[in-house]
Amino acid sequence: MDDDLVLNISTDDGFSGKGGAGKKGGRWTDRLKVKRGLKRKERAEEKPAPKPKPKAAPAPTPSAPSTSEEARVPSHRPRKRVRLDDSEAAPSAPTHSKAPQTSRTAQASSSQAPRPNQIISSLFTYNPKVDAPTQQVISKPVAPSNAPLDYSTFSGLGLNPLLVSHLTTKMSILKPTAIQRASLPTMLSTAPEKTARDIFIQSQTGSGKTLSYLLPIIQDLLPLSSLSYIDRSIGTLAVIIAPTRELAKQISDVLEALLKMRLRAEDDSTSQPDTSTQLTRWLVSGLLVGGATRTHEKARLRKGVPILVSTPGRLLDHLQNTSSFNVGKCRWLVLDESDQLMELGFEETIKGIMQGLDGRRRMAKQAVEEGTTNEVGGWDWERRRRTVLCSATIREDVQKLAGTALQNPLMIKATEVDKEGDLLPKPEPSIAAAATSETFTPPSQLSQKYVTVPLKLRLVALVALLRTLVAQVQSQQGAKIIVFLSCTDSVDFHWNLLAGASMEGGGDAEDEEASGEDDSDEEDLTGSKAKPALEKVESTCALLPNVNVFRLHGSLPNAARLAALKGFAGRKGKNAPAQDAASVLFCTSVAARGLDLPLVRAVIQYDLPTEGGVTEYVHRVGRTARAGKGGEAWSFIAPNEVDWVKWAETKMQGDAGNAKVTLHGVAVEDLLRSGFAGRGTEYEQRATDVQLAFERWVLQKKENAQLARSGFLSHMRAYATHPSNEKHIFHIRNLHMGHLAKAFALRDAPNAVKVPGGTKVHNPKGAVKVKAHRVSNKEKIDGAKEWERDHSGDAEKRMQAIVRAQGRLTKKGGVLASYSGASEFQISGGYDLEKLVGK
Ligand SMILES: Nc1ncnc2c1ncn2[C@@H]1O[C@H](COP(=O)(O)OP(=O)(O)OP(=O)(O)O)[C@@H](O)[C@H]1O
Repeated sequence: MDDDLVLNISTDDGFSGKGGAGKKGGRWTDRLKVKRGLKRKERAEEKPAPKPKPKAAPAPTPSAPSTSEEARVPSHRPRKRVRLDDSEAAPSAPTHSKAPQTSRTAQASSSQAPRPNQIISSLFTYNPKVDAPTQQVISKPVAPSNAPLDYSTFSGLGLNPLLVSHLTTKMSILKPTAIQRASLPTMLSTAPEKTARDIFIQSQTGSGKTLSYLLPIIQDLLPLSSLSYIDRSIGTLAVIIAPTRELAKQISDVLEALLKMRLRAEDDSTSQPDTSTQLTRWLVSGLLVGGATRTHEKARLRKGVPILVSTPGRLLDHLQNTSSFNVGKCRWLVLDESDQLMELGFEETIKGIMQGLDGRRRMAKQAVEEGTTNEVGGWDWERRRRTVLCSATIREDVQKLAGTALQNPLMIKATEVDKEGDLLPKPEPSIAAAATSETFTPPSQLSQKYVTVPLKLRLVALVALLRTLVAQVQSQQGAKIIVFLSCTDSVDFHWNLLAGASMEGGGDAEDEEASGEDDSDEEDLTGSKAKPALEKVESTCALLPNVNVFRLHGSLPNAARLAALKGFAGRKGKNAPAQDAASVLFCTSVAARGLDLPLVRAVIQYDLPTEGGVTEYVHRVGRTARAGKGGEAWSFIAPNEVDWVKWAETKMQGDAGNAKVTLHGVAVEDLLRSGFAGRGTEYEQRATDVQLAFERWVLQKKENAQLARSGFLSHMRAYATHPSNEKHIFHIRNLHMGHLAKAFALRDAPNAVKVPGGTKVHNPKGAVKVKAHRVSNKEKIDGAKEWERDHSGDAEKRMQAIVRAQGRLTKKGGVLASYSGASEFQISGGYDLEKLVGK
């Protein structure tokens, strides 16, 4: 049985290509030779061999047969651990206090116990040496840098009392943050010299930039309701552009929450006419993102959407093609998350939008002047449209956008007026001057940690960290953890793996309905029902009791992406065992910017960003520690990536005068011990058992193996895209493919896997030759479709181009060469997952 598990890799797993040794069937025969040699040795000695110590590498066995496999193992590497008897091989039942020991488990244990002499690999041997972290975690209380200020009030900044009251009573927002305090006086002012200025708002993540522009827009539009002719047919008066659908939706949600404000003071006597009905009828918001049908969007635009939130492409589309889009009187244009807008290549689109808005304005004005419109007069056509650009950074490309989009801009930074009572006019910093002094740092109260994890241990270390964090946050209702991974395939693999692990016997999770389907009652812009999501996004994991696990990436259908966010952000999911359960989100960098997900207590960068360097790191960690709250950021680094820590610290610190930014090291052993518990080194056995359960899951079904392989390969491609100035830290050459395979619960690095659609990844050096999986025509078609769907994005194309361009790593035609010491990763079958899980 175990041999089946060990040896059946070739039967249907799709690995193909030539063995690394270059000999036909090398690894199968090698393994047999090793077994036979050991049996001979046993017979000769007629006594059991000494029990190997778990951590120490066994001394080379003189009588061990010399095989081609051995020849491939570098001489400095210790030999593989050999299992010699059942009692030793069978991992003891975890003594974790919560771990259930069922009869099924016991059966599974006995049936899956390894046979004598079976070669196994240990997670805890053959790992590169990792120096103990020098930095001790010292939790010194630090004053939060993005918190509301005690010494300021919204009223004092000139905010309308109705808005102040709504913020206080309905949104629990009592005091302004530093950036709100800096921006509101200028943006709320109706003085012509102020309204004529465009604005550049820059401040840390989670500092409240959204309210900094939404509040002035609402306050500016509110008085229009006193004009008798105003209703929503006036058209769109404010446009807010966000780079992604998720962000646009989030801004739209905040806007809707604000527009629910009472429009009459509570103590107002009832003798007044009820203006609230009037105002709510016309001052509404709308969301334009791809996904909903254009016809519905057009109908809604025709009705009138006074404040519109949109993604750039869709907005330009309507500006060019929807004649009923009445946007000629637009007074506000906001470009939120400008750095991401530029990164995603929206510069030309934004130029097109600005030209489109100008064109519509000219036409509308002309129509009024010529009397060819039904609109009544009285509109202040002299007032120019004001553009607000928001960004957490002032990088060069953002400055470029500011140069194109803003006229005579006023630069507003949180740090300019962060002292008590200091609201006096200050010399205005220019954008360029602000850029030179800028360092993009995470909020000061954020605790930043890193752990150096040998590749083989990555998966179990992740589980251990999640278990630790979940245990910590479970006392806080609805606490959340975000895990960033390098690519879509890796997200899918990890999410499915953890979901699969919740089934008895390590099988797949039951096919419960996707939480995305719950989204069917969600209204799109048109008010029609959203279509059911095509993909599941929510699950549970037996290794993480009482936790909902979500996934999010750009290849999911729109409804599924929104459902994932909605579920993760706090809506009670179908699978939720309890209200306000903790949640974990596996995602790509799509969730790095701007997303404001309440109660995110920790961000784990399981894969550090391949794009955007430290800036992206800061954006990602900025999903926690928002608006003065606490949070933890964890980074996983491989032993060959240790230089990243100093590099990142230096970049974040910027000028020598800035406060020191420190990442605190945590030993991987401590992490595993805390996640798997037990006495002494018992955590090693538990971690191994978890790893075995994951590997069984991969072997269990062709689809699982495919997920693991795709995850591995896409991760490799993503890793290869680290820019050249990071290659001294992140170079694919330094990755041990066989060890990395373990992190995808694979027993070997995928070997010469052909990906439908073109890209082919060559056999890792030294990899085992396995029987090629014959791909049926149907599989080819399905695979090609899937590939097209998942990899049609620019990033993927760029990855492929980069991989091709890397001469060192390529053979012919864009083939990625990789390396493996795969032969040491054959492990015995394991035990029922239930036994491993602490409940
Ligand atoms: N004055 C305030 N007091 C308390 N909470 C606030 C205040 N202003 C904003 N918040 C809250 O802070 C969180 C972060 O706000 P917001 O998303 O606007 O930050 P941001 O600066 O845009 O961050 P990012 O750069 O990451 O996009 C939100 O949950 C918001 O409700």
